[in-house]
Order: sequence, then C-alpha cells, then structure tokens
Amino acid sequence: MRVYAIPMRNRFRGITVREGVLLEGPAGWGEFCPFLDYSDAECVPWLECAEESAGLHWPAPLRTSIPVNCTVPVVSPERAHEIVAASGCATAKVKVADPGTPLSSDLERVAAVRDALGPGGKIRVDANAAWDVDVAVAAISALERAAGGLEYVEQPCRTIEELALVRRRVAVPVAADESIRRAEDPLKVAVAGAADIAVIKVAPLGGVRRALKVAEASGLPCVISSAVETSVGLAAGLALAAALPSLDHACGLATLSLLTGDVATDSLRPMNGHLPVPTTAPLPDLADRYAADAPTTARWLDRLARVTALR
Ligand SMILES: O=C(O)CCC(=O)c1ccccc1C(=O)O
Ligand SMILES: [Mg+2]
Repeated sequence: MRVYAIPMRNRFRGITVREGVLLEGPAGWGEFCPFLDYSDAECVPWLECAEESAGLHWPAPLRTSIPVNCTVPVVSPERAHEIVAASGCATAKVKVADPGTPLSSDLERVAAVRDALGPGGKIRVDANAAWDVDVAVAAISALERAAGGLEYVEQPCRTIEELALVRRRVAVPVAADESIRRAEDPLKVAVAGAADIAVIKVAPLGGVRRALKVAEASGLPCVISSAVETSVGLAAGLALAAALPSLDHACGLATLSLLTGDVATDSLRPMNGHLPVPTTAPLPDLADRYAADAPTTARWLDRLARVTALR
C-alpha cells in the first residue's frame, strides 16, 4: 500500500495537491483517491474500483487506442493557448464558470483555445453546475460565439430538471456529469431527456464493470473522463473507454498534465491526441518519489479503513 501526494500544476476544482492510496492485489495495482469533500459512504465505489483493478482482469477491450481531449483549467488566455498547442489533441475541454472568475475571462480563454486548435478542432466547456438556467442560456450563447462553435456544454446547472430546461433553449448539446456520478442511484438516473451526452467516471461509479452498466443504462453516447488520477487510476478509465460498445467522442483521460508528476515510469501521456489501452494498471515504480508525509499517510489509511468497514 502506498499513499501519495502530488502537487497540481494549477489549482483545479479547488485542489492544489492530489492525494490517494495505491493498493496491490493479485491482478496488479488499483487507486483509491476520492476527493476530500466526499463522505465515507460516497467513497465506497472508489474503493470498489481500486479493488477491481487490483483483483480482477478488466472486460475485453474493443479498441487499442482512445482519442482524448486536453483539459484547460482556469488559466490566462496565453497559458490556455500553450496547453492546447503542446497537447497534440484535436479536442479541448475548457473549465468555465469558476467562482469569482467573470464570464469575460472565460470568453477570452475559449477564443485563445480556438486560435490554438484551428477551425477543425472541437471545444467543449465544463461549468461544474455553477449556473442557474437563465445565466446558463446567456453564457452558453456567448461562449459558443467566442469559441466559434462548441461540441457540448458539460453540467451547466445542478439539477436534471435545470439541464432539461437549458437543453430546450440552446442549440449546443448538453452533457451530464455530476448528475450521474453523484446520483443516489447512477443506474436509475433518467438523464436521457435532460442531456445529449453522458460523462462517465470509472472511480465514483465503482469500477469498469459497473460503469459499463451505468453507460448502457444512460441510453446516451458516452464520454469517459478521469477524476485526475495517477496513471494507475487512469488505466481503469482507459479499460472502460476500450470496452464501451461505441465511442463517438474524445475522452477526458489526458489529465496527467494537470499533475506535476506521476507514480509510474510507464506513464499514460497522450501521443498525437490518443492514449494506448493498457491490459493492467502500470506498476507504480516511482511511488516513493511522491510518498505522502506521515500525517497525510495516517489520514488516508484511516479513511481507507473506515470505507472498507462500510463496504
Ligand atoms: O474531463 C476532463 O478532461 C478532465 C476531468 C475533469 O474535468 C474533472 C476532474 C476531476 C473532477 C471533476 C471533473 C469534471 O469533469 O467535472
Ligand atoms: Mg465535469
């Protein structure tokens, strides 16, 4: 068992250091890294995902390589341009509506991303549930113009009902993320009338097998996205993307670049906008380099014990 702490390059969803536990089992390694604001009960699927990765082989892959988007945090237009240009990805996902950041800076950021991508690239934006319906409708229209077209808008508002209202009022497709991953029962949530695309994250949904069922139950085209794991956790996301019956969109799994390092030499960084599909999680041979300090380690082992007791 290894507890790691890796500084992020930029603050991302309020996080500046990514922490978690790497677990070893008979099939290899798994990663347990729920965000700090998740309750113990909400962490159970994250543990099940780690245990699946360490203990079982994943379902057979249907593809060997996965197209991915680059992820643009809330940064300056110049930095956004650099991130996109350096990524080699033809699709960019831009974080917008961060608390305290005005719409005008989001508009400048998506314009810079378009400049870096060229007219053939795709831009998606993620509002992480920040807007109410009227604000969403206005912001989406402005972002669509500034970006010269949007592939979709991810989780513009908090509730399914609000997503459905926004979807009726804008031409840009709507994707559901938090509505699925933080649902009471992700297998039963009725997103099909409220969204055009389902964003599926393997760890909060309890592993590759269970996430495949959630993807199918959504009745929507899916985008597999990460929770900013190390390469150990990203491998499970890639196994899921590879096992989906159909995959029409780039996936949000190119997130290692948000971290200042990785626990594996065999690191899952994209080449030409694609990631390879691994058969097992890579060996965390560099975990010592990012070993958490004693209090952080104690806190994670305690959390792991509490969540294990709930399962
Ligand atoms: O999809 C991506 O490109 C990156 C993943 C991402 O944005 C994310 C990462 C951690 C937690 C939440 C989210 C999110 O999609 O809201
Ligand atoms: Mg999202």
